[in-house]
Amino acid sequence: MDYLRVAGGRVLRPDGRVERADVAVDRDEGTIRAVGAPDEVDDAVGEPPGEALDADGSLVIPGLVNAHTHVAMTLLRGYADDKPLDPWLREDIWPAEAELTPDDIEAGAELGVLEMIRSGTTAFADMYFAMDRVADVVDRAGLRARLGHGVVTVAKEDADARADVEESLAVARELDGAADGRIRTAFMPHSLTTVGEEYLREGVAGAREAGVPVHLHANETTDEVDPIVDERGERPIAYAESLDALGADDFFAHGVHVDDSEVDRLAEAGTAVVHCPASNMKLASGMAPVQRLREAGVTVALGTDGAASNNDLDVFDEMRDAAMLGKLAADDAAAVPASAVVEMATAGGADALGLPGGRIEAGAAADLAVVDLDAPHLTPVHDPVSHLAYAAHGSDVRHTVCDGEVLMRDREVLTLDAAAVRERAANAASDLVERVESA
Ligand SMILES: N[C@@H](CCSC[C@H]1O[C@@H](n2cnc3c(=O)[nH]cnc32)[C@H](O)[C@@H]1O)C(=O)O
Ligand SMILES: [Zn+2]
Repeated sequence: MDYLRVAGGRVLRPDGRVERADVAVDRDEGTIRAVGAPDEVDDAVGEPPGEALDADGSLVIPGLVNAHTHVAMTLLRGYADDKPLDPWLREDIWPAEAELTPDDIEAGAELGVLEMIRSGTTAFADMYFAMDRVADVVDRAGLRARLGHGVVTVAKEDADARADVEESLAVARELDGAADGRIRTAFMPHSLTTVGEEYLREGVAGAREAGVPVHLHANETTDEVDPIVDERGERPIAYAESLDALGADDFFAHGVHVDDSEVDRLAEAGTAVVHCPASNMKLASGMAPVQRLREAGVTVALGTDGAASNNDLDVFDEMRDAAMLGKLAADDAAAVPASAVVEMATAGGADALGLPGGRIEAGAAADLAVVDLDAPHLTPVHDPVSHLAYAAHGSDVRHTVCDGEVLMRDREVLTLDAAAVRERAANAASDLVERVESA
């Protein structure tokens, strides 16, 4: 067996305990072979490692999961801020996206993936376009992803709208299982208001036929909920259910304005919610009832959303924001504790996306991050889980491993040329803005 040993650290186990342990990773299988005291791991493996990662003074955690983003939007980071969702999309973001080329999307995806590997994220869900380019980046960079082509049909001719739905289904069929199975796909209509009913019906039926889940933005703002209630006399989650889009493998971004009946419906259906606290605060969309969703038994994951509404892809920030906002929303300092946000960013994310990972235990996918605790802002260590939620940053990650491969070692990303990626993305972004201004 070709094996990698993560040695000398403290390990966050699935039950939330943190224990001094080594981790043996089977690189051929991409799975965790053994977790335990060094001599236990020696006994379990019976041979010396091919490679070791030093985790001394560090915390070994499951690779973080960014369960909702638009990764190539890194090119629009800081391009348009301080506006609510609808005018932000219509006045700034969509006109800029109209000028994006596949090469731009590849450059933006490389930048976003670089940022995610550096901050300990090993899996993400992406809704965008030119997804073959995003898949190529994921393949080269070594992480896992659930990818889908985002469909918008408002203001489109019928033929164009149909073609957009078809494109999303074709992408879902063709890319599923790519990158040695690290890439899975979904049908991704943008939202229940930006895609017309007949296109939603057609697309969801196609998704069921293809056996891929549905991912969309749901109940993000009141501006999005109200027209559905006015026109249909039912709440968005009931509408989604009537479209057959409320399945156990489906996952919805945001879920900010969900009422009690919708929370119950989500829980019964097993549809996961991806909470995006930074985006919800920045666009002033509202406060998701995260405590209530979790109490009802809904799988809750965390997402950064795109870098234009965050403005970074650091899931550590998202954990902190989720805990803070969750307390404010529940008017209860005990709501959404550190352990909850850590679970949401790891196992919750993997479960929502239906991807392996999220747990450090024998047999699980070898997706992990090693967080350096040797820093002033992480001293003293009363409770490492508290630090993950409240004090650590993505830049505290030393090593990142996905599917048994080391993607970053001692803060150096091995699968991408960081300087070249940054330069390419910066150039693509400035050329893009020039095109938008002269369009
Ligand atoms: N095929 C579509 C692309 C949709 S991709 C998904 C879209 O979601 C947009 N987006 C980013 N963040 C958010 C958000 O928070 N809520 C809703 N949409 C968002 C993003 O800018 C992108 O246009 C088209 O041709 O326009
Ligand atoms: Zn989004």
